[in-house]
Amino acid sequence: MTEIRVGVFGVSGKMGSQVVRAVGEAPGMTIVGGSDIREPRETIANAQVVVDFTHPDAVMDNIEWCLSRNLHMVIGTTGFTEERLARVRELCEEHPQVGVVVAANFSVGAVLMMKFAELAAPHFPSVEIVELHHPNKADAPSGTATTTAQRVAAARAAAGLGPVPDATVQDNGARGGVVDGIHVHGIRLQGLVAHQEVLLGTAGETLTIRHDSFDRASFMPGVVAGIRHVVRNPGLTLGIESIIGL
Ligand SMILES: NC(=O)C1=CN([C@@H]2O[C@H](COP(=O)(O)OP(=O)(O)OC[C@H]3O[C@@H](n4cnc5c(N)ncnc54)[C@H](OP(=O)(O)O)[C@@H]3O)[C@@H](O)[C@H]2O)C=CC1
Ligand SMILES: O=C(O)C1=N[C@H](C(=O)O)C[C@H](O)C1
Repeated sequence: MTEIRVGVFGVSGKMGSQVVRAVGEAPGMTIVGGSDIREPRETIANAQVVVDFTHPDAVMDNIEWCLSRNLHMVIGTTGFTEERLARVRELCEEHPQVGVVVAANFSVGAVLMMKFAELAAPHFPSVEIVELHHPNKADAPSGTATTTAQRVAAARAAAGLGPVPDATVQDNGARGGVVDGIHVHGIRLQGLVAHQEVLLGTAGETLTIRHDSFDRASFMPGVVAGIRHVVRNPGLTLGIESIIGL
C-alpha cells in the first residue's frame, strides 16, 4: 500500500511540530514537506493531504492555494465564520474530488464535552461557557467555545427554551462575549494549554462539564484520523464527530 503524503502549514508552530511527529509515528502516512509564513509553499505541493495549523489571518489563503491544486486538507486553524465556511463549501463544489476537514477541536475529550453540553442544554435554563487558554492564542472566543455555544443554542431552541435568564442592565464587559445568546468568557493565562467549562444551572442544582488538554498530544489521534478520512471522503466534513463515530 502506498503511504499518504502529508504536508504541514505552520510546521514550526506548537501544533505543526506535533503533527510532524504524530504523522511520522502513524502507519501508512509520511511527511513530505512543511512551511511557515515566510517559506515558499511549493515545498508541500507534492503532498496529497495538507494539514493547516497556522493563523486565522492565513488559513483562507492556504485553502485557496491547496484546493486550486486538488490537495486534500485537514484544517485545525480557528477563527472560522459562516462566511469563511461558505467560501470553503464553494471551493469544495468547484473541486468535487477533494476532501476537507475543518474542526475547531481534534481532541476526543473536547468533542465529547461539546456533545455532553448539547445533551444537557435542554434541561437547564441557565448556561455559560468559560474557555481558558495559553496567552499566545490569537482568537477569542476559542473555536471550541464558539462551536459549543452554537450547538448549545441550537439544542435550546429545538427544545423551546427562551433566552438565558439574566437581569444585568449595567455591563462594563464583565459578562463576557455573547455567541448565539450564550455568554462566553475567555481567560488567557501562562501555564495553560486549552481548557473549557460549560456551566449549566436550574432550580437548586448546577452541572459543570469540564475538559482539559494538558498536552497538545491530545489533538493528534483526531488529526491522524482526519488525514485518513479526507483521502477517502470528498467534500467538506465539519468537526471530527462523524470520523470517530459520534
Ligand atoms: N483544531 C484544534 O484541535 C486546534 C486548533 N488550534 C489552532 O491552530 C492554530 C495554530 O495554533 P498554534 O500551533 O498554537 O500556533 P503557533 O503560533 O504555535 O503556530 C502557528 C504557526 O503557523 C505559522 N504561520 C502563520 N501564518 C502562516 C502561513 N500563512 N503559512 C504557513 N505558516 C504560517 C507560524 O509561523 P511564524 O511563527 O513564523 O509566524 C507558526 O509557525 C490556531 O488557530 C489555534 O487556535 C490549536 C490547537 C488545537
Ligand atoms: O489555540 C489553541 O491552543 C486551541 N485552539 C482551538 C480553539 O480555538 O478552540 C482548540 C483548542 O482549544 C486549542
